[in-house]
Amino acid sequence: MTTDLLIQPVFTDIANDLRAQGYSIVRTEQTEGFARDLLAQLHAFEADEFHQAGTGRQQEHQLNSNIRRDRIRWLSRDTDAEVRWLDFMDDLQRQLNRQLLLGLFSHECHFAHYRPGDFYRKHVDAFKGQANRILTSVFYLNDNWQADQGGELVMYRDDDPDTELLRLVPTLGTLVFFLSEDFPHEVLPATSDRYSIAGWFRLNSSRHGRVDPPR
Ligand SMILES: O=C(O)CCC(=O)C(=O)O
Ligand SMILES: [Fe+2]
Repeated sequence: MTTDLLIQPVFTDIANDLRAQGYSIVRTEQTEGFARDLLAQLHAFEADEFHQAGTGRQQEHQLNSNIRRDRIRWLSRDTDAEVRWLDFMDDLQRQLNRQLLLGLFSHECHFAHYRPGDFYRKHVDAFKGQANRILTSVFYLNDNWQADQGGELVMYRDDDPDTELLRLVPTLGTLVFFLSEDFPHEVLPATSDRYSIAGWFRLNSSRHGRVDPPR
């Protein structure tokens, strides 16, 4: 069921945060419910349906285990939990376009599994000028996560990439958004399995008959 007719207060909060500071962190009963369903779905997939993540897109796609170690599976509309999440993000996309005129065209996202010790070194999700990834979302699926388990997302300041801006514990139902070009970030190793969904809202950069698909 689409939530389009119902403008959710959380969408307005996210838009206001993005306008004011370029990032937003939210957690509500609703996002917790989504996270529980998505975690159950993730556990229902077979382990071999996840594959080693790479860096770069399409042809440039390389496995680089010095940079990132997570294993991923792209979301599809194959299960109810995924459909509900993708519909929610579509509704958010419409709302952000209305409120912030971002011109977001599509959203793609993947489950990610970081095993104990896995990490993702400091990086940005899009490079200025060539970016069609505009807005990053990360949604955490870890029930009862304790601060001493590690696995924090560390975000660095957009105006000073060497200075830490914040550390986010990957607790179930926590949802973070940030402008993809602006904020360097990294995933610290954890002592337990760490589950999340990382996603990107993109512009439509298909031009002159050349189709530029996601991923
Ligand atoms: O899982 C996270 O906290 C961030 C993941 C990330 O930076 C990415 O997949 O690009
Ligand atoms: Fe990232």
